Amino acid sequence: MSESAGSGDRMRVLGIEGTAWAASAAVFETADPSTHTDDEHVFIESDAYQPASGGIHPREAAEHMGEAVPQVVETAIEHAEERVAESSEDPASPIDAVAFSRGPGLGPCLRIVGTAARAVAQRFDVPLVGVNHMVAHLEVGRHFSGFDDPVCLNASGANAHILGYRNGRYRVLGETMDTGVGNALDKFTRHVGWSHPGGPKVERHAKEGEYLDLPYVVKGMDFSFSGIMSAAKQAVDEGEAVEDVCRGLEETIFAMLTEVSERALSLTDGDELVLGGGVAQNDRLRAMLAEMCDQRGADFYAPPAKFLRDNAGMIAVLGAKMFAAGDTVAIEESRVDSDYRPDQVDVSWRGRGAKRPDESATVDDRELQGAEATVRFEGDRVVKERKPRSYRHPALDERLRVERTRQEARLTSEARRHGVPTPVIRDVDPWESRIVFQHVGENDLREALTEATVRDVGRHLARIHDAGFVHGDPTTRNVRVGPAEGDGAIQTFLIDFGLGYYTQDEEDHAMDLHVLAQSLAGTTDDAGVLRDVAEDAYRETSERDGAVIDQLREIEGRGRYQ
Ligand SMILES: C[C@@H](O)[C@H](NC(=O)OP(=O)(O)OC[C@H]1O[C@@H](n2cnc3c(N)ncnc32)[C@H](O)[C@@H]1O)C(=O)O
Ligand SMILES: Nc1ncnc2c1ncn2[C@@H]1O[C@H](COP(=O)(O)OP(=O)(O)OP(=O)(O)O)[C@@H](O)[C@H]1O
Ligand SMILES: [Fe+2]
Repeated sequence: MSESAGSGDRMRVLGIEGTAWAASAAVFETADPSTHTDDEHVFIESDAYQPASGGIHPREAAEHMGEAVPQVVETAIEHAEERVAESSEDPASPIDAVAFSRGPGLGPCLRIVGTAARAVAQRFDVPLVGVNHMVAHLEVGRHFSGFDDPVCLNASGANAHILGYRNGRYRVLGETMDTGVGNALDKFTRHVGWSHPGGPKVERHAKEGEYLDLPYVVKGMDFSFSGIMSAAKQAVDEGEAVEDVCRGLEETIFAMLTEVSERALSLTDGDELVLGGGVAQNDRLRAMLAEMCDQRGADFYAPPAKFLRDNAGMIAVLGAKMFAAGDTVAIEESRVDSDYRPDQVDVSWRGRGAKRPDESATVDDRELQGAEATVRFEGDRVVKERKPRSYRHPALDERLRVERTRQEARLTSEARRHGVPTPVIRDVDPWESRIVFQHVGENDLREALTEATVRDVGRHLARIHDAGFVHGDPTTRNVRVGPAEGDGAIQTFLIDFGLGYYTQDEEDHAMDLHVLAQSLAGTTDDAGVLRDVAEDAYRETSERDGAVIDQLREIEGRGRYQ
């Protein structure tokens, strides 16, 4: 077995993909897998499964993989052999390692990929590398962009999530609460009677359509598609033009993804965004993200289409990085994992991650750019304005800004009536999306994280939940900490109720606690202890603690959230 990473100067890694619909093999050849260079070389051979009717049938997909994977693999190996023949090298093997998609994906398809990969590794006596397909969707963008530490949005068929990297792991900052984004579009097009895949058809028809209002659901940095999908189907059934529904779907769903990306950039103080996944082939999605990044002074990168949809090129690129880091897997331990989550991967090929300056995107001392709004400090007053977001359709933009401003003013005052410290509201103008608040606290919670302050937050959330509403976005930046007027005792204030709403549903209440926990995990390494403190305080205060905490465990147990 080859000892060092690569024979001669250049390393050649074979990649194999086949998680669902794309039987694909690739060769990635490079002198240095850690950075993108002009003389690296990628060859991809793919054979797509196209269902005769309906969506992807797992058994048919596996039959396709059984035939197509060996063929694309042979083509890629021949290509590697030609590359060797054209060079002056004389390696023992045309490839130095075999990287394969280990998951997530359809079990029967993954098993075929795993079997093929093991066979090739044994045939050439080279190491095997087990790659997480979702991380590959994002690492390929990081590779080509040269970004050091981007926030990563994955918009693929079966998934939708926003990831950030910290301390050796990709962390899930936010994700879909139900289906993947491509699957949502595909289900809609199936309802309309169009063939799979539906995403490209939605894009084509949207170009002919007028914007139509549809439900928009963002909770913290999580989002949901079930409401909008039912509404879209119903709209078509009730006679709305399908082009208009497609346009409404694109404008609404992609605005949701863009908003959570902006929130993630803001929360992590990031200034780079990469996009991956099959839905990223959509021009409107890329344009919205590019515009949002441009406006906040962040850099945006999406790879070319052949690296966005499922392909083995991305598996080979990440496989090469892992191989160079010595991150290989023994054949007997190389079983596939259909639920392999991106946050389970021990990242061997990156350092600790950038240590970010712990400050917000400050325009100047007296103005601050939040995730959603611009906040101006004027003496003891704070003027918060939701400025138009030009990436959004103007009708959707106005609706969101007016609704959230009204709701924020209302819930901020209502929380105070229930004994939760919040800033006093001095003035509201929904049509200008402007609220003037009393200035409260000295720091955001993220700079004042102690057991005492986190305990307060647990109590405050219990109080507002008992009063019948949720905060909607209780992150460490939406809590202020500082001495109270009068006795000067430290108080914690909840601010930014713009995503709050009235609900008695335990799931919604539990989501507040979940958003808090996720935000703690994104802010500090001691998140576990602090989360427990918040939960205990919640339990002591709440009238319905049992049901809510049970629901929280249920949410966490769904596996996506760890
Ligand atoms: C686990 C793995 O098997 C899965 N792969 C996957 O979903 O294939 P991917 O190639 O990343 O994405 C396919 C999806 O991408 C959508 N799609 C393709 N072109 C599109 C377009 N122009 N606009 C919107 N959606 C598009 C398709 O409708 C389909 O739902 C995943 O990454 O989640
Ligand atoms: N009343 C206030 N008193 C003191 N500081 C405030 C007040 N309101 C807002 N801030 C500061 O401004 C920042 C941004 O405000 P806010 O969270 O309301 O805006 P946003 O754009 O909705 O931000 P995000 O969506 O990132 O939470 C807060 O994190 C806080 O530091
Ligand atoms: Fe994919």
